[in-house]
Amino acid sequence: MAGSTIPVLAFSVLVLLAGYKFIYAPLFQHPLSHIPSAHWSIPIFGDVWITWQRYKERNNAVTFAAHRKHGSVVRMAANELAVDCVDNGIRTIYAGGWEKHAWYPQRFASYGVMNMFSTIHHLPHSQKKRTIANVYSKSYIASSPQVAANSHVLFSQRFLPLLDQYSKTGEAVDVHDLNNAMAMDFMSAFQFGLSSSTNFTQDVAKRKEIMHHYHCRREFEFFSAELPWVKTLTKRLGIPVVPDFFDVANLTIEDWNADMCRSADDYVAKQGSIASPFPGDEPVVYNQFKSGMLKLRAKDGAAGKALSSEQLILPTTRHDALDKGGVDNADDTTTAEIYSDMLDQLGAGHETSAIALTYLYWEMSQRPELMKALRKELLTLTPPIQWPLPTGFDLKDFNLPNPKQIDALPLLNAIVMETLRLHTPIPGIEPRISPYIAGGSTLGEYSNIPGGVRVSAMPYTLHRNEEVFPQPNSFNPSRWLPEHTSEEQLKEMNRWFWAFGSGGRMCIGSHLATQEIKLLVAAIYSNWTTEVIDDEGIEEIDAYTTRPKSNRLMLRFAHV
Ligand code: HEM
Repeated sequence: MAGSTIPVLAFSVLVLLAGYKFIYAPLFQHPLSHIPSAHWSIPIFGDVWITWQRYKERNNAVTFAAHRKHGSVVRMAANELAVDCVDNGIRTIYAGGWEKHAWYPQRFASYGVMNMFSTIHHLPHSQKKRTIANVYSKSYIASSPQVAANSHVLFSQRFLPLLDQYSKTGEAVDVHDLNNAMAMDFMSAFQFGLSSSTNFTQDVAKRKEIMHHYHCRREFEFFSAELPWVKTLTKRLGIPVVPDFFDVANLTIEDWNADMCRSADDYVAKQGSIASPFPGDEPVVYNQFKSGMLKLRAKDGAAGKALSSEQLILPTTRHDALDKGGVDNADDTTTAEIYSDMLDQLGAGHETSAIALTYLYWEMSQRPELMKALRKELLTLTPPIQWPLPTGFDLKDFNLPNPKQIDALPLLNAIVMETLRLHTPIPGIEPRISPYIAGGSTLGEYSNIPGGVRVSAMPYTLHRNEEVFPQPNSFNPSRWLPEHTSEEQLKEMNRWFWAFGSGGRMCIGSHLATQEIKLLVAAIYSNWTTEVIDDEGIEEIDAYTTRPKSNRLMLRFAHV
């Protein structure tokens, strides 16, 4: 009898222990168990539910629904929270300098190293950011002779003649493709100088080639960001979940960007011998970052170097001797880091602006009265942006208005703000890690949040708060105008507006993007109206960076 009791007893104890460890403790003793879960399975099954949602590209929708059901702080996985408030929310996390999650380097590193955007830790990030921040400041960009010279060439020789040609033929144009091209030309000209930059507006074959590589990676980025070990393991086992073309695309894009960096180096090397250099050829960003990094490293070889305390799997590896002078080697990653930052800024800088422009044109095209009102405002610019040039005018007589003047136009500003609110190019999660501090942190109404928790806020949810933005799903630029909205309410709207993030990791390119977007919109609606020809698939994909599902929008331009 005793012989059969002992195993039964042992089994019962095991069951009780397992029940305690796998059910009771996760349900009642986990440090996040006091926070409502987005799904019943989270306390017991941890990350399974949200990982599946992310794989199926439903993250933004399920997080939004969870906030509506449970409030401003919701548990999304075993050790992950979503936050949807300003006080005890984005101000604590982002203005408070909580460090980035490994999600960033896993997805956004390149050349086998981390760049400023994907660096996790505060110190190396801020050392790098300080080397370059001044060339992205609002005053620098608005008064930069380089930007002015390039804007002149880009608008008068590429963008406006092409749009004029489209309006004359009356053909339907894929403006999303065109926006990517124009934004890439604008961005790369600022980074590398016009002579070393892209000409995607006119060189359609090169545009298609690079954009193909750029976009074909998208559906597999989930694995790099969320489950990088699955990518590595399945590759080793010979059953890769991420196809080889993903790596080929990464390599192609890295090589293409490296060529522009080298071309900027060549320009600088021969600059002294050019009799009258064109101001637009100055590689402003590349020069500033390279010289800043070399100075930093000369003082301290470890300065600005991303520390990797975690076991990180980066999406790409170093693939050749990047620097012709041989500076880059296994110990000195400086060249790889410079190239990586250039590539990151090229990607961040063109895609986001293009998305914003696409949705702005789409919304405008459905509102003839708004196009008319905007044009009336734009005609007050001195000089107005008139294309084609009036008879008797020569290209050298073409001048764009001062960017400060364009920036001050209230209706244009309201339209851009509303587009960035409703169609935020980066609507998704911006994951950070809670700090290890005595007593834990407080988010929303919950205190004692321990260190090491993955925490994210999302523009998608913040921008849909009905109390701050009544009828949040309507495109209503008037809400940003002082004659429609009280000063107090406008202040509140600006506190919740989060298209560019906030704090030390806030977008470095926000002023460049705003100047570029406003200039393009001003140039277009001064001269043309737009009409939707085909907007099938215009709905935004549910992702970190969004875009139309169809990746296109067909419009027709008509001269006014
Ligand atoms: C409408 C256009 C843009 C939008 C909506 C946008 C949005 C954002 C957001 C939300 C972040 C924070 C992301 C996070 O922490 O996960 C960010 C960061 C960043 N953005 Fe932008 N961006 C835009 C244009 C640009 C441009 C033109 C550049 C060109 C340099 C740029 C470069 C960067 C960089 C380098 C960071 C990382 C900053 C850091 O870690 O300190 N962005 N952007």
